[in-house]
Amino acid sequence: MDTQSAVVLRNAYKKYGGTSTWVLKNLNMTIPRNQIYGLLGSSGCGKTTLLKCLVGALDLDYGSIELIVNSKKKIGFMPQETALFDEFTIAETFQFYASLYRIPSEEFRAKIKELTDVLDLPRDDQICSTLSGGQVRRVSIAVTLLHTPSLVILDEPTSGLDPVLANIFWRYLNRLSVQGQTIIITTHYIEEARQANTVGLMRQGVLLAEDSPEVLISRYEVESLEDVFLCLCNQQTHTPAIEPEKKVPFKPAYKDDSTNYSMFWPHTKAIVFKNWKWVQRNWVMFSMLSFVLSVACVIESNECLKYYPPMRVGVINHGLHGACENYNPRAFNCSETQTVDLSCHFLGLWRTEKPDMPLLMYDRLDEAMRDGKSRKLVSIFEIPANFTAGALERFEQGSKADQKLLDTASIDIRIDSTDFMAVYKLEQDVRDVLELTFQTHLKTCGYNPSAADIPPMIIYKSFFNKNVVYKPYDYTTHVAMACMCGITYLAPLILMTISLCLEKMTGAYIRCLVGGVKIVEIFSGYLIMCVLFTLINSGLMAFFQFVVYAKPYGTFWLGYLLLNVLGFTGTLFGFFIIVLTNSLTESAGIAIVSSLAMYTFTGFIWPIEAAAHPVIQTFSNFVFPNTLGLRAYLAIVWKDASFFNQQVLHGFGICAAHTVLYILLTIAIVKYKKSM
Ligand SMILES: Nc1ncnc2c1ncn2[C@@H]1O[C@H](COP(=O)(O)OP(=O)(O)OP(=O)(O)O)[C@@H](O)[C@H]1O
Repeated sequence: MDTQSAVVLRNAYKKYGGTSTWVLKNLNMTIPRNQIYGLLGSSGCGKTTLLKCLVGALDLDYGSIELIVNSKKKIGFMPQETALFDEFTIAETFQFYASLYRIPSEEFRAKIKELTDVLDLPRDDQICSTLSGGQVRRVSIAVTLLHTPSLVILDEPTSGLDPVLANIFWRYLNRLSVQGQTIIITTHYIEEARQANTVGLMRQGVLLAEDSPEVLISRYEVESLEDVFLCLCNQQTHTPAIEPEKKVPFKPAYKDDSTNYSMFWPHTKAIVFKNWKWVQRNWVMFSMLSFVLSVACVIESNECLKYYPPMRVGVINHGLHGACENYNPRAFNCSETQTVDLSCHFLGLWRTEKPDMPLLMYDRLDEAMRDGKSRKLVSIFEIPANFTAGALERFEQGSKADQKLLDTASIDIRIDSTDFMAVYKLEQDVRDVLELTFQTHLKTCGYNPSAADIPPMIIYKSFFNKNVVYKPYDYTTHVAMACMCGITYLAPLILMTISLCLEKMTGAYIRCLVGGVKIVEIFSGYLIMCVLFTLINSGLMAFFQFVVYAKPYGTFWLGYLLLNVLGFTGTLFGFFIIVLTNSLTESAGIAIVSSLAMYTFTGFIWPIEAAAHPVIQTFSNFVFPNTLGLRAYLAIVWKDASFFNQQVLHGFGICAAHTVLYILLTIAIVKYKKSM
């Protein structure tokens, strides 16, 4: 690049991902140093796209860009949109960019004074969302010029400014160019551009002409720049090629920025500060979405569980009729098989191994069923009269045992099948205790205890007929807990999506990127906020659980840790959605659809998950990590530490897999779209 030029663009081609039309078509442009360059053209001709390529917010597909600057920090970019953070006051806005650009405080104060005078800025304690359109534009211009950039790029800065102010502004730009700043400006008011040193006239992605306004006017022998533009449009007979003629591989112009992470912490800190202001100014919505809902969930689930009946099991032992109430299973020896029924041993072991599920002895099945249906019992074990003899003979006969014998040696289990978790847990428990029963018998009698690893002798029946799917009582309990897991996952996701989407739409986000902030720094800023609030959230939930309800179950804290990790995964998912989509509608659509799917598959609508095909259950376990959070939470209710730990560990594993997956997908999409 020669010493007279500030920007040289050659053979530039650009089209947006997913579209087939070239927005920039073999565009060549030379912008002289220390001058004002006015870029003019009809709406949709590609001016904004060109400027975004110059500032590094978009990459060209082909072509080269040479710049007077080697870092984005030396650029001042004003996007067409308002590009301000609505929640900030004007003073906070300036403070934010001063910290991004690390402007010394003396210089900062002097510049603010200068800009306030030139642009007639409003009072600095006004919140940006309350400013008028013209005021927003003036603040936006001030932000662009705050750090005295070498290259100033302004996308329609004067629309919305009154003519007097616009005139003052142009004179100010002239002063800046004389002082050594190069200015590129687009405007729809073509005549206004006569104040520029050079103008470029663009149409359909190509540059039709580039010269000083006076030279162009005299060359075409017309009165105004508008007439020059009309002449050029009439002359443009050549329709640009559909496919690039010269495919020059594009190399990003800001090499210094891509490898430099020295500003990681200052940038991340500025993003955290900005996010904090967002929370502060939207505290009602924020508190409702995170803290209030979480605490409400803890209260609701505890209130429900307070009335949860103990998991009593009814027993009808046809052989012994409750004769072995005081039987001690630890004192079992082989000879007792002759005198003690094995069912007694089974029930004794049950009492010691499963103290949370007390046994109630019944003489008659109809009495037990009445209590079962009125929900006093979770299950009924019906043990046949000759259970011991049948079981022993079954060991003798092994695979030759006939059906009649198998029936004699089986315990009938009637169960409240409306509760998926209850069935699952009870099934496990009965298997465990039966296995233990036979193992102790075989071991003490000198046989191989592994012989007890035979299919369990259980026949399941249901309390209710098949039409009864759930009872509202269980449903409420499960929903309360599912809700708790869901919130920790969804709250950061929703907040992240809303906040980042708004920033993307207003252009504030792109201005940060041009200010040298990296995607990873924006992400870190969000993540820090998310972790902070999930910790506060978990702390509040823990306070209610441990202090108010005083139920510290063993490794319960692991469950809260998992909830935090779920929040982290939710944030990552939110970030991925933002990268993937182009508008708030799309982002909201994906967030809502994924949440609905999540709630359908993960037990929020509990019986649906229970009834789902195992493949769908496995799928939902992986796709929605909070399923596991929910299971872990349920395990607390069942006071089953091993099941709980297993679910929590599984949950951490799934969250880790999600983390890697979202990061990879985000990188892939950023690379594919060549932007965010
Ligand atoms: N994100 C995008 N995805 C797909 N197409 C886009 C995108 N942004 C812009 N375009 C298309 O690229 C073309 C050029 O748009 P651009 O915004 O650069 O025009 P412009 O000259 O700045 O228009 P205006 O003066 O009205 O702001 C338009 O046809 C527009 O529809």
